Amino acid sequence: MISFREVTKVFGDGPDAVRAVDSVTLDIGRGEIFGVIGYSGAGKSTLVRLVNALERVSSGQLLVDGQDVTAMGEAQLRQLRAGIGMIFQQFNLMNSRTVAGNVAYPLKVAKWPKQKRQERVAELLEFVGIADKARSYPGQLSGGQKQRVGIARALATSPKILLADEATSALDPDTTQDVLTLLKRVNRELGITIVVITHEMDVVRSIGQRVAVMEQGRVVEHGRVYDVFASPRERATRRFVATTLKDRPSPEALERLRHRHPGRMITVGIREGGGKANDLTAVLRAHGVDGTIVFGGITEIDERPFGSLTVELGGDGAAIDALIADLRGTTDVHDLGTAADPRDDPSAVTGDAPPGSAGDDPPRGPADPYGPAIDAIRRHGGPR
Ligand SMILES: Nc1ncnc2c1ncn2[C@@H]1O[C@H](COP(=O)(O)OP(=O)(O)OP(=O)(O)O)[C@@H](O)[C@H]1O
Repeated sequence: MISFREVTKVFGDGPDAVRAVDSVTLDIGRGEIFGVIGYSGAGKSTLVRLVNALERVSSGQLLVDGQDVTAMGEAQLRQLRAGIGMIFQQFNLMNSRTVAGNVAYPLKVAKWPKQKRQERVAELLEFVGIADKARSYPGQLSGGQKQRVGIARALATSPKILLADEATSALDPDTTQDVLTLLKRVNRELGITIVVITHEMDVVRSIGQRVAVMEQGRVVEHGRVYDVFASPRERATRRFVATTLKDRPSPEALERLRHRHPGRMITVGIREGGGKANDLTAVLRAHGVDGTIVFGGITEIDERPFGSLTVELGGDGAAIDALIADLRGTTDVHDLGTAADPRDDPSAVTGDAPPGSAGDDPPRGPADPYGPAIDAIRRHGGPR
């Protein structure tokens, strides 16, 4: 449905030029929900604004529904935009119009006759679950209700694509889930391709089928959400994953755990098809090793199990080694050592990354493997 081919967008020129989108090549399939995640300034908004030509591509090629946007004139662009709905973080509703008036507005612009307009508005408000608010004004609505109006308005002219730019960032967690559930219905029941921009991995986890991670204008990693969670390649991605799952102890939490649990600790990944790890009790029993779960979390991503458990092991050293070797045959296992002989989890991350810091950090030494990340967070204060 959307195809970026080496797309670059530069703002300004000379030494002040900003490459907001830098050589992006990406395909977004028809009928999918695609997440674009990145910290503030990564270029996410610019990337989606290229899709409905609110910004024009500087170089490269952009195809939307098979049509070359880069070659379109004004008349064609107007037609393109009519087929693409957009919702925003701040809802962008007209406060002087009622809910019905807001939803009817794009239909009025498209010169629909009054009777048809009223029917369509009633149908849309019913679909988004706020039929009873038709005569209310935006000022009388909660954030979640306002975003439902935004969604109804975006759907009014039956677009093929819906662009959601931080659409849940101003909402509390429960309302966020309600709006994401509604977006899933929009996708499933109306077959609309949805591009969700966010700086929250939780949003991607809840909604996305595929995700692209952006950093400094570039797509640094993309793939199925489950795969990106299961084996994030880039440091920025690992940080995003860590912020949502919180299943692995941070270095500080690990320090506290070691005081409470001085024995050998391991962190075991729980994955779909993770074999023995998914029946940890049986493996422990088979090796004659005791296990106490001291940290962890298992959730579902894309309806598949995902997470990890940190376990303190007790028993014979050789039996413990054999158990670890056995588990390593089917999943990833991090040996955290004991309180007396500690080993760090090389893939653990602390907190969130500032924009542009991934990859810039010096190699992590054994003494303070998380130092650079912590310094960077202190310097920049993490995401907005
Ligand atoms: N109209 C513009 N003129 C000049 N620079 C711009 C313009 N729009 C965006 N930029 C710059 O392009 C870069 C990417 O911005 P963009 O808004 O796309 O990032 P983002 O990932 O969406 O961040 P945020 O979530 O904060 O909006 C930033 O450095 C920004 O300052």
